[in-house]
Amino acid sequence: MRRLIKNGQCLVDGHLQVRDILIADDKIEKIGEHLTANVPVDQIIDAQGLFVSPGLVDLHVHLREPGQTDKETVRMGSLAAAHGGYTTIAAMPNVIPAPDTPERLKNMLALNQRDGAVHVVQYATITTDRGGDELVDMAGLKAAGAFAFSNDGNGVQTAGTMYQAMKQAAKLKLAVVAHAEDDSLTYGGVMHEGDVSKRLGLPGIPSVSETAQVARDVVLAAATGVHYHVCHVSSAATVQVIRAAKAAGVHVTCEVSPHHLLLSDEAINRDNAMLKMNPPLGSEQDRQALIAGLLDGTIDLIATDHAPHTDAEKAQSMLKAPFGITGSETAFAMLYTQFVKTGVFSLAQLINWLAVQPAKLFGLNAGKLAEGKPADITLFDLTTPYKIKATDFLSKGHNSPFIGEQVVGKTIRTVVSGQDAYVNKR
Ligand SMILES: NC(=O)N[C@@H](CC(=O)O)C(=O)O
Ligand SMILES: [Zn+2]
Repeated sequence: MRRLIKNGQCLVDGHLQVRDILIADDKIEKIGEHLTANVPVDQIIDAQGLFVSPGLVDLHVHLREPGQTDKETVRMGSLAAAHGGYTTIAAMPNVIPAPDTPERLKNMLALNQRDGAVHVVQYATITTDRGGDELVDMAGLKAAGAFAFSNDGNGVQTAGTMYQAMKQAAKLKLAVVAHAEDDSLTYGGVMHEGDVSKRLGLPGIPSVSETAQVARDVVLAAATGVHYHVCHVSSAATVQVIRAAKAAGVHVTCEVSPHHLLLSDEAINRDNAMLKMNPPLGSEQDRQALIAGLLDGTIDLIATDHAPHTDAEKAQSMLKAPFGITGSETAFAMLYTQFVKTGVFSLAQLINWLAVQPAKLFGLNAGKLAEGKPADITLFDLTTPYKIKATDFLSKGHNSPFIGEQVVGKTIRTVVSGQDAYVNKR
């Protein structure tokens, strides 16, 4: 099967230039100007006026299967990713049962393979059932196909457990991917502790709950030599700890989520669970530090933390609703509109953080448009405005604070291994 994507705008040395891309089966065969295939093509895709991007790579999604299919499924979560322009996603292990044994992991890999509309790689847990201090069989899980180790949803509470996990993971050359949260510093809070939480009378989460654990972990990472990756960094102080650790030569990388870049706690003007996530939205000063951290290279990449929940759960008060918002279907358009259109980021920087870096830092064969590479390609319309609507989401979750936003950056087509995973029917 040969397909030719004609006249699209590709990033070449950081600038948009017209290129044609010839796909043969699941690979990119050729990229060039005015390509005319010397063998017949099965389909010509007109990409005139569209941005042709490497398929985006999301290192942090929650697919909820097995165990919570009322919130999301592998099928719908991966279709949502395709709708957002993602062609590779990494699924977090806070499912029921958690992938904490090689057998459970293998079952999940089979499910991801069967139902995934995009490439789905799978995190295994660090400890049994993502809690306590009993380490999983890391070697067995690596052999079974684990992408990396994470207890996401919870921090690893004991330094000794994290230290042993890092030693093992370093030997196996797999990353430890940390949700950093010290439970003794969260005080049952539901939003960032600061002026806004005080004004609203809602219990606050001090941001030291994140920073203290990252500070502990960079010391352990230095001692073990592991690749330590910090999930959803949310505070200025955490950025500073990571900046210092990088300067000291520690193998630490980190991600920031779109919502922490786009919103601060000042957006919370009432009890609204659509703005409840973990870690919580920080202060405006935190938000500015996250943007600066990306721009100076302290923060390596952007990952959505797509965390679907049911409408009923998120209709509750912030005191009761679960933490988490969806992100796969809004990330590119929101970030493009808020940061690239306004000149804060260049398009090349945004694609670097959404595709190139996540693939590169985790050794995925993705994130790049080049001859011989997998045909994982996304076509975006960067000019036609549209409104984000819950009825357009393919995710089972509608818990997005960005519903109603007027944006540009609509996904027109997402190609995974040469096949359409999403096509906009405009
Ligand atoms: N981020 C969230 O608020 N929630 C995530 C867990 C997580 O990523 O920590 C979830 O699974 O719902
Ligand atoms: Zn998390």
